[in-house]
Formats: sequence, C-alpha cells, structure tokens
Amino acid sequence: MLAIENLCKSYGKLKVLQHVSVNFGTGKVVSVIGPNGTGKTTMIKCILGMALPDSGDIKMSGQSVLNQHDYRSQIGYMPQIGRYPENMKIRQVIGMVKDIRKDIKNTDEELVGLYGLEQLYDKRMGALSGGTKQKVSAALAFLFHPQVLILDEPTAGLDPVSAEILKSKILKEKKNGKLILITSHIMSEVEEVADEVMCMMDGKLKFYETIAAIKQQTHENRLSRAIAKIMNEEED
Ligand SMILES: Nc1ncnc2c1ncn2[C@@H]1O[C@H](COP(=O)(O)OP(=O)(O)OP(=O)(O)O)[C@@H](O)[C@H]1O
Repeated sequence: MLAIENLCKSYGKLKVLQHVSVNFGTGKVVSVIGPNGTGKTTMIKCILGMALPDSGDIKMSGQSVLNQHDYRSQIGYMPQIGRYPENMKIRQVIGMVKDIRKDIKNTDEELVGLYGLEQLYDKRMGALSGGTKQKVSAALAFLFHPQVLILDEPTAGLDPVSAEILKSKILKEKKNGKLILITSHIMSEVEEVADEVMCMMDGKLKFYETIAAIKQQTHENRLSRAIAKIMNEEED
C-alpha cells in the first residue's frame, strides 16, 4: 500500500534519515516510535510531500509520490500541533476544507458528532483550548474517508474520554481496511491500538515487527519492557 524505499534526508550536515526502507500494508495500525529527534516527523513530512527527500522513493499503490500531489487526497493527517487561522470559527474551518474537497459528498462526520463540535461551531480557533483544537484536527483527518491516516501523537492533550473516542475510531477504520500510522511515545497506548511497531533510531530503521513478535522475542508481556530490553541489548 505505502512503501518507503532507501529514503535519505539531511538538513545541512545532519543526516536525519539514512536509507530507511519499509513496506506498510492495509488494514493495519503501525506505531512509529523512537527517541526524540530520530527522524519520525521528517519521514512523515516526506510521505506528505512537506519535505523532499535527498534520495530514495515513496510509493503509494506502486506509484512514486515524489513531486506528485493528487495522492495527498488519499491521506488524512493529524499534526502534533494543528495551526489554524485564529479568527476563523470551527464552522468556517470545516466548511473551507469541505469546499476544497467538493469531490467527496459523503463525509465522515462521526468525530464531529462524538466530540460535540457542532455545539462549538461558532467559537473562533484562537479561543479554543489545546485539546479542543486537537479534536478539530482529528475530525478533519477522518473527514474524507482517506485510505491512509497519519496521526502524529494524536492523544497528547486529549482528556481520557476523548482519547478513548479517538482510539475506538482508529480501530474501527483499521477494520475498514485503512492503513493508520501513529507516532507515540506512550507505550501502553501503542500496545492498545497498534499491530506493528516501526522503531527508528538515529535516522535509521532499528526494527519493524508485530507487537506479538516483539513480546515473544524478548519474553516480556509488557511492550514498554520489551522495547527497553531490545534497546539495552543493542547498547551492550
Ligand atoms: N526543517 C529543519 N531544519 C533543520 N533541522 C531539522 C528540521 N526539521 C527537523 N530537523 C532536525 O532533524 C532531526 C529529526 O527531527 P524529527 O522532528 O524528524 O524527529 P522526531 O523523531 O520526530 O522527534 P520527536 O520525537 O521529538 O518528535 C532533529 O535533530 C531536528 O532538529
């Protein structure tokens, strides 16, 4: 579905991505993990066309996406921190995005409903709490039934009930055959929603395994311990 081939990206002398290759299938939740500054967001930016790799390729359904833009309509993106025009009301932001995607008549408004965003429609984006802004970002990411969802630390800032709503939505869309990539530092959360873990370290792919395989290999029941064990073994 989504393949990354030998991806390299540097910012000046800093090699942020070094020959990263990975193949993501459909109907899966993949958690992208790794220490701060290891290139997770940069990889996501390359997938989204927000950063151009120095070399390598990114393919969606076998076609290179580099220097293309139509493929973006197949991706729903929830950024770590959504930035919106401060003066626009929630109603206007959602309306504007729908206007750009007039091709999709049947939108997915489930999160708009579950988060009660209609009741807040006349609030300005600049006046929203961080968590409410996150809810708008989540609702927008799922709005057009994208085949691929990229969620960057999606539950950071959400209250527990709202986080559960999002996790249920993620699992529902996985059942609908979507590919969902999630970056997260919260291992208990990764364990709850993900099937596979892609671990990055110093700009390189450290491992890409199912959660079951990671636990089996390390003889650990808790993912956080299993990951710590792998990292410590690598250091020894
Ligand atoms: N536009 C840029 N210009 C220069 N350096 C950058 C730029 N974007 C990212 N970097 C650097 O690239 C490295 C990887 O950053 P990136 O944001 O991809 O890491 P990350 O794994 O997503 O980290 P985190 O877990 O903290 O979100 C960091 O050292 C960062 O400072």
